[in-house]
Amino acid sequence: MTSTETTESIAIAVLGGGSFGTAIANIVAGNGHDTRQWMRDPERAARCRELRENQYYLPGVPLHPELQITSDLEQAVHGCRIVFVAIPSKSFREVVHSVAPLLAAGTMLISTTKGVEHDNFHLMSDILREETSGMRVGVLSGPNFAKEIVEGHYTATVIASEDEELCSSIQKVLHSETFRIYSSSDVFGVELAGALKNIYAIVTGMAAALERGQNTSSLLITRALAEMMRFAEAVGADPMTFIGLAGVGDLILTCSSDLSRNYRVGYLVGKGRALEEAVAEIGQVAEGVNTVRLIKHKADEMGVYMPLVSAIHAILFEERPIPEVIRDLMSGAQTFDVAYSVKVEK
Ligand SMILES: NC(=O)C1=CN([C@@H]2O[C@H](COP(=O)(O)OP(=O)(O)OC[C@H]3O[C@@H](n4cnc5c(N)ncnc54)[C@H](O)[C@@H]3O)[C@@H](O)[C@H]2O)C=CC1
Ligand SMILES: O=C(CO)COP(=O)(O)O
Repeated sequence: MTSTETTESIAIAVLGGGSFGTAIANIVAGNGHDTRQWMRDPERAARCRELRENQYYLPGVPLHPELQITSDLEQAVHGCRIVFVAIPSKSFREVVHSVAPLLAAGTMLISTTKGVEHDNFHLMSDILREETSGMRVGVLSGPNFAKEIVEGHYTATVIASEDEELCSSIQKVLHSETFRIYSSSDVFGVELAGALKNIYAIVTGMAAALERGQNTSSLLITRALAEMMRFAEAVGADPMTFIGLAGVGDLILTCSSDLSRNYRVGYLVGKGRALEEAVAEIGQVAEGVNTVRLIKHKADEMGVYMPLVSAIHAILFEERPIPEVIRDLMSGAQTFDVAYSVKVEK
């Protein structure tokens, strides 16, 4: 991957040895930056260094020759001005807590994680702010399958931060002939959109397993967007962010492809597998499973009407039979089409 602009080479760390961490690290290294990818397992790190391939998470994709891979956290972040954090939400706080004392003041910390923390409804940027001090914080989110990024498919994403200079730095280090980076100042909206869309990927994956047609997909994706915007408005995010790349862009992508792990979870459950079996079979993070629980709880608490969230929650966690849940959904109150306001559909 070649950068389309000349930038000075800077030291950048990517925390996370999974598919997205590897994709980001490869792009940044390809743009000529001194890039260190940190993965916690020393054996896996050694194997990636030897083979120049992350065989488990991105098989068949050559790692950039200059990409350094280490399991030593201090070595990874030493002298870095930018640190991307690509760690699943379940372990995000633990990793940020460990790295915090190793960071220089003013380091740009960028979350790429599309999830919500267990129990307390914190998003990843909240955790970055809580676990560190004196850092600059941003989030990266958009329609971005790791596999397609590394294969060089034309892709766009969003860097969100109130810090304009941070956005511009991240645009420079990631931009390439095939990767465009848009900016936003709505951190909450961009981050919330990335977390919410995973829920609906489970729903559409399940619809695919039940051999539902394109009409059904379109129905689900469109009403999912209405639900996401309604929830956004209720919790104080800007619903307009949801019609951008990080919202409807990522929703369409993840709800339309079995490259999505969340979609595959829904597909396997739709084919009759138990949820735990489906998650284990995929073997990579499917953030939507946890996010469904948290959003259902929050929506109930706040009185936000989210019929698709309630339906998928009933199937995954309340042992309600799928046909019964679908029947309830289809016979629910028929309301306005173009409306996301809480007041209209409640
Ligand atoms: N894979 C994709 O296409 C995209 C993923 N994302 C987001 O990126 C985040 C990370 O996802 P992936 O890289 O895809 O996940 P993954 O499942 O491919 O890899 C997760 C990585 O995190 C590591 N990990 C887990 N717990 C850890 C801990 N306690 N300490 C250190 N490392 C730990 C695992 O060993 C693994 O290397 C997720 O929130 C996902 O939603 C965002 C955009 C695209
Ligand atoms: O967020 C993604 C693409 O933008 C990846 O989706 P999954 O986590 O469902 O694979």
